[in-house]
Amino acid sequence: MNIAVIGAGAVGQLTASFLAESGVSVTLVARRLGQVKELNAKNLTRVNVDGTKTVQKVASTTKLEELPQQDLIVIAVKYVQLQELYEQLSSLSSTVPLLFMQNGLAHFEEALRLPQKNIAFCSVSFGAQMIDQSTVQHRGIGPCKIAIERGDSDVFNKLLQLRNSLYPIELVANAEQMLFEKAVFNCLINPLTAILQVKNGELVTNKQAFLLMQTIYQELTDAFKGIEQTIPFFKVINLCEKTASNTSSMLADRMQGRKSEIDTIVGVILEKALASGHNLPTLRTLYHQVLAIEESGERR
Ligand SMILES: NC(=O)C1=CN([C@@H]2O[C@H](COP(=O)(O)OP(=O)(O)OC[C@H]3O[C@@H](n4cnc5c(N)ncnc54)[C@H](OP(=O)(O)O)[C@@H]3O)[C@@H](O)[C@H]2O)C=CC1
Ligand SMILES: CC(C)(CO)C(=O)C(=O)O
Repeated sequence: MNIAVIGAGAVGQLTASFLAESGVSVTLVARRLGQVKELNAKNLTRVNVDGTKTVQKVASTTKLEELPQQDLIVIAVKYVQLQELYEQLSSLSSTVPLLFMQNGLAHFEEALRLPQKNIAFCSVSFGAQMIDQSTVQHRGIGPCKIAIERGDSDVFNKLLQLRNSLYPIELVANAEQMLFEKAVFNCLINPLTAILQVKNGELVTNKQAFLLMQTIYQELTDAFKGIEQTIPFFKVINLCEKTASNTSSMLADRMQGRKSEIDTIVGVILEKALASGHNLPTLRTLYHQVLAIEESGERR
């Protein structure tokens, strides 16, 4: 099977590494020639959760359009970076299946405007952090849930067969619901970690951070009736603990002075809550704090 992974960042490298380990012929599509050279020269190293290292040979290129037809294209760039990719994706064959790996909800409708017949979304609950251009650290094992929104399930069933206990893959039924539920987890973890500049685990061990997380949970469960059934608070604690040493993707954005995914994660959830008259004051405050940090241009 040939799979191209667009975006050689934390999630792209981790996914590429596990796919290559399962025998898939993987091409990582990066946008910087320097990174492609480094990946080709050094191969791709994964630092596992137990500290061991796994090195995989993957191909790397900047030229997506020059690749032969792939069995699957995985899109592992951030939401903000998707905007400049859509045009390129729309010029690819309409028969190539696409799998979107972004957190948040805003890309759902956008991706479905693409001409491809087979489109799926993914929600991942592992931790991943880039160490350098060709090394990724796996910081917490968690499921990779895939929901097919359009087209058939052939290629995704093949992915299920590749399952590795360190990178468990499962198929779920409803893409929008899956993305919504993941966005709720991210609302509880990402803005707090980014503002406080703490790793995920500290949201549980720091009493004040924990209190804030509980307050936001209360706001979310008041606004979205019944979500405490699918997302009981202990699952939020579990996710923080499993990814305790991870720098959340939003904190990673802050550390690198990049625009975060605050709008596609928190912004969309705030809008949905407001539609039923819920203002979520604590979460809204965090939303504006993250935007204020970005506007201040720190570290740029
Ligand atoms: N990291 C984590 O633990 C988790 C992340 N996620 C989600 O996964 C998604 C990806 O996040 P993450 O991997 O952390 O982000 P990263 O910033 O680490 O990776 C994104 C990568 O995409 C590359 N890129 C951007 N535009 C293009 C393009 N046009 N062509 C090729 N490559 C491109 C970037 O390159 P460059 O370096 O040149 O900018 C970067 O290497 C996000 O939606 C995030 O919220 C979900 C769960 C966990
Ligand atoms: C799973 C988690 C919380 C891992 O940090 C994540 O989704 C992120 O960082 O965006």
